[in-house]
Order: sequence, then structure tokens, then C-alpha cells
Amino acid sequence: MEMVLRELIKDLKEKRVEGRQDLVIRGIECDSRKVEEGFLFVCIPGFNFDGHKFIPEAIKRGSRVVVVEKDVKTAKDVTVIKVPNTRYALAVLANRFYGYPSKKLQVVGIAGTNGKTTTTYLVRDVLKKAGKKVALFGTIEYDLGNRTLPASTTTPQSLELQAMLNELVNKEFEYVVMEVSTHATVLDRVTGCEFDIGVFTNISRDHMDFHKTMENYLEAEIKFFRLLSRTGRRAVINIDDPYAEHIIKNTRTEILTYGINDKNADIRAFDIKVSKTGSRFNVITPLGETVFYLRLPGRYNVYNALAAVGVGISEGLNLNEIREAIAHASVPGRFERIDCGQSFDVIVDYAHTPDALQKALETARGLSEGRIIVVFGCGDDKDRRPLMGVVAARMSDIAILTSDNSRNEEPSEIISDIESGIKKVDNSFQYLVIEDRFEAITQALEMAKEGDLVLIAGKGHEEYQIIKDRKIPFNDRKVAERILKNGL
Ligand SMILES: CC(=O)N[C@H]1[C@@H](OP(=O)(O)OP(=O)(O)OC[C@H]2O[C@@H](n3ccc(=O)[nH]c3=O)[C@H](O)[C@@H]2O)O[C@H](CO)[C@@H](O)[C@@H]1O[C@H](C)C(=O)N[C@@H](C)C(=O)N[C@H](CCC(=O)O)C(=O)O
Ligand SMILES: Nc1ncnc2c1ncn2[C@@H]1O[C@H](COP(=O)(O)OP(=O)(O)OP(=O)(O)O)[C@@H](O)[C@H]1O
Repeated sequence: MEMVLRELIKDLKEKRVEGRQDLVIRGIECDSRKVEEGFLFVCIPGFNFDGHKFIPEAIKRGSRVVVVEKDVKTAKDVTVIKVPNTRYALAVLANRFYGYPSKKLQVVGIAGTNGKTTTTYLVRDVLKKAGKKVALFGTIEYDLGNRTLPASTTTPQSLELQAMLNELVNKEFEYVVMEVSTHATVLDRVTGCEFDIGVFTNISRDHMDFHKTMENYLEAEIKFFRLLSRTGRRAVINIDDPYAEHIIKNTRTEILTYGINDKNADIRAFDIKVSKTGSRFNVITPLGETVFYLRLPGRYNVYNALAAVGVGISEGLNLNEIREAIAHASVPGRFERIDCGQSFDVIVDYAHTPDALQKALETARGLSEGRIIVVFGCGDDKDRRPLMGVVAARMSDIAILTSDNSRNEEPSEIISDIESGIKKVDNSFQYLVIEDRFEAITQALEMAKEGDLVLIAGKGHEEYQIIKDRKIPFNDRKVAERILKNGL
């Protein structure tokens, strides 16, 4: 693939170009380590590094064009393009370089604090059931049909995103269903991407380390719906969420609402029966009424299923197809039951936000007559830690605080942040601190009695634990199975 520089930069509205524009560009990179001969290098001032510092390396590797947002000095034969914001410019350039691939696909974006991954899987399965060729980009993986990549971030960075969309166009895909995180909207990962359908799941306090205030967080969410409004056909919105009206106010597409509580929802679930193996519920829709089965327990998963019904209806599918797909759907690490014949329940769930932990524990409580024992830790989002402690103290009987992805922090410090939340609620709450996650899970399984439920929360599908700069293989489901199979 190649393009003459003058052509490539046409969509950059604000720019100052110094140097030749007749150069042939063979690729775009924002990582100097990946630059090759003839590549254009975009300098991103990042959270860890300033990309402008890597211009010499990029030039050494064969780049003759750099896109900058700061003043830089380079060799005379290097073309310098100065723009106000290089992250934005990267998205615009990548979109043009790859031939605006999102225009050639049906792009479904799933946004909201919780439920994005689950909803993405359900929507993918619904569309597949109707015979569509569907790709998926999300937290667990990027599924491009004949190849699957581990996800670098929930929403890929603009360059990676446009390259993958182009691959899907070449492979004649019709649809891509992708999670859209608020990091992605703020950091211009989806800028220029033409969405056809957007889904809003919910908003609860989260990502405060990045957004700082709830106002900023909400604004970042709304940014996706403004983007959708440019090209989209429909927004599918959870009307029961307190923030739904803000989203609706900022969306200029047709809207289809779903919910359980709001009687005006276009798609509404009622008569919900949640069991250990899943849920059964009736759904009333513009196409009629029918009963649904879902293998994922929890009322919150009924919401996720309703969102998928909304997308299915928007795409002209019939209720039977949608129903069939939802009845067979599963998502790795989301309320996943571990059954090795033990006399108590063991669930692995990706709940790693306060709201998600609350929903998972509510579901656990509704399913079990016995005690609820929860094992969890926290990652690098400091704001979440005490809040998750509060939730555990309020909603479980015993908590075992352990390590999650502690990265560069001491696990004991993260755990003491969680403890501060517990102590705020209940000084007599029973909890243990076991830093080693394997030991913590072992202890939880050892203390469980018949009828109890052990919820192992936070890591879901993840296959590793990140400690310092090492990725140590670790999967909660495999660990629990190993302990249970070896006998307690
Ligand atoms: C906050 C954030 O999004 N950070 C991501 C971002 O980092 P960054 O842009 O600040 O880049 P940087 O590492 O400072 O480097 C700056 C520039 O120098 C370049 N560089 C760097 C080194 C070098 O030798 N040469 C070079 O050119 C880099 O390629 C980059 O262009 O770009 C990096 C490379 O693409 C990502 O790995 C990194 O995501 C990190 C891993 C991350 O954890 N992101 C999380 C917070 C995130 O995005 N989460 C959301 C939310 C999910 C949810 O809802 O739960 C997500 O979408 O996943
Ligand atoms: N609709 C929902 N409302 C609230 N909590 C939910 C919902 N759906 C799932 N959860 C909880 O959140 C956890 C994560 O779910 P899921 O991976 O689908 O969300 P996500 O938005 O993709 O999360 P992330 O962006 O952090 O990857 C689940 O394991 C469950 O505990």
C-alpha cells in the first residue's frame, strides 16, 4: 500500500507543511521502533513517553516525513508537518491511508461502563445467526475471522483500528462489532470511524484516574454518541440508566430504547427468572412478544441481552433468530460456573469495578442460600479500591483480599486501600488478607461449606497476572479447577 504525501494529508484541515509533498508514503507509524523505509512518523506526546523524542530513530529507520505538534529541528530533507493535535491527525491519516474502511462496513459500537464485552459477544452471535459475516474487537480479543489477536486495549488505537478495518474489507466482512471505551473517544482512537449502530449500556463512577470528574467521564461517553450521530442509523439505549437522558439529548439518530423498569421502553423484559444456569424472561418488542433464555445468570445480563435484541431488530432480523442466538451465547469469564462436582458453587467473574462487583454479588446472593465468599483484589485505578471494599463489606459474608494486576505497586498497599473502604462500612466485617492469589483462592475453596457460593472476581478471562513488569500465567478458572480436582 502506498500514497503520495500530498494526497495523504488532504483531510488534515489545520496544518503547516515544510518540505517536499511529492514523497511516496509506504506506511504510517507512531512507534519509532516499527518504522520502515518510506514510512510517515507521527509523534504522540504520550503518558509514558514523548514521541517527538524518537524522531532521530524514525529517520534512521527510513522515515522522511514527521507529523508533530511541537516545534522540532530535523535534517533538511525531512518534511515536517505541524498540526494542533497529533493523536487526532494520526486517526485522520490512518483513515485516509486505508481508504475509509468503516464506510464499507456496518460498524456497531458498544459503549458504557459495564457490559460492553458481554453485549459485544451477544450482538456478534445474533448477527452471525442471521448469516452475516461478523468480526469483533473488544477487551478479550480482536477476532478477524481466520486470525484472532490478543487485545492490546479494549478499543484499538486509531492506526491499528483502521488497519484492521481495512483487513476486514479485504476479507469481505459485512459487520464489525466493537467496544468503544471512553479512553478511546478522548484519545481519538475512533475519530473518523463511521458507526452505523451505537449501544449505550450504562454509566457508573469509574476511570476517575483518567477522567478526574464524572462530568468529564459523561462528556467522553457522549462524544461517542455525537460521532455516531454523523453517520449512524440508530442508537440502542438502556432507558433505565439514570444517564440515559443525557445520552439521548446528544444523539441525533433514530433511537430504540430497552429496559426492565421503564414501561415506555421499546424493548422490555418482564417475568424474569434467574437461576444458577441462566435466566428466562419474556420480552416485548416492536416485532411482538416472546420468551428468551440466556445462559448467563444475573439481571444485568438481561440488560445486555436486550441491547443485543435492539441491534438485531435494527438490522432487520426476526425475533426467532435473535432468540436462538441468545439462547446459545456464552462469554468467557463472565459469571462462569466452575463445576467439579463440589457441594458449593464457584463462579469466576470479570467484575473489577465497584458497580460490576455489586451486580455480581447481588446475583450471587439471589442464587445461593449459603454464605457468599468473595475473593478479589484491585488494579491500578486507585479510585475503585475503597469503593470495592465498601461493596464487599455490604454484600458478602466473607471477603478474601488478594492481588490482581498490581503492576508497579506493592500488593499490600493496594489491599490496604481496599481495607479502608471496608472499615468505613463495618468494623466487624470478616475478611482475610492473602496476597498470593493462588493461596487466596485455595483458602476460599477450603473454607466453603455445602450451599455456599465462592465468587472469584476481577480477572475473568485473563490468562495472566501483571506483577511489576512481568506477565505471570494465571487464570482463575484453571486455578480453581486445579484446586478442586486435586481435592481440598
Ligand atoms: C492511557 C492510554 O491509553 N495509554 C496507551 C497509549 O499510551 P500513550 O499513547 O500515552 O503512549 P506512550 O507509551 O506514552 O508513548 C508515546 C508515543 O511514543 C511512541 N514511542 C514509544 C517508545 C519508543 O521507543 N518509540 C516510540 O515511538 C509510542 O508508540 C507512542 O506513540 O498508547 C500505548 C500504545 O498504544 C498503549 O499501550 C497505552 O495503553 C495502556 C496499555 C493502557 O493500559 N490503556 C488503558 C488505560 C486503556 O486504554 N483502557 C481503555 C479502557 C477499557 C475499559 O473501559 O475498561 C481501553 O480502551 O482499553
Ligand atoms: N449491564 C451490566 N451492568 C452492570 N454490570 C455488568 C453488566 N454487564 C456485566 N457486568 C459486570 O461487569 C463485568 C464486566 O463485564 P463486561 O466485560 O461485559 O463489561 P465491560 O464494559 O466490557 O468491562 P471492561 O470495559 O472493563 O472490559 C462482568 O463480569 C459483570 O460483573
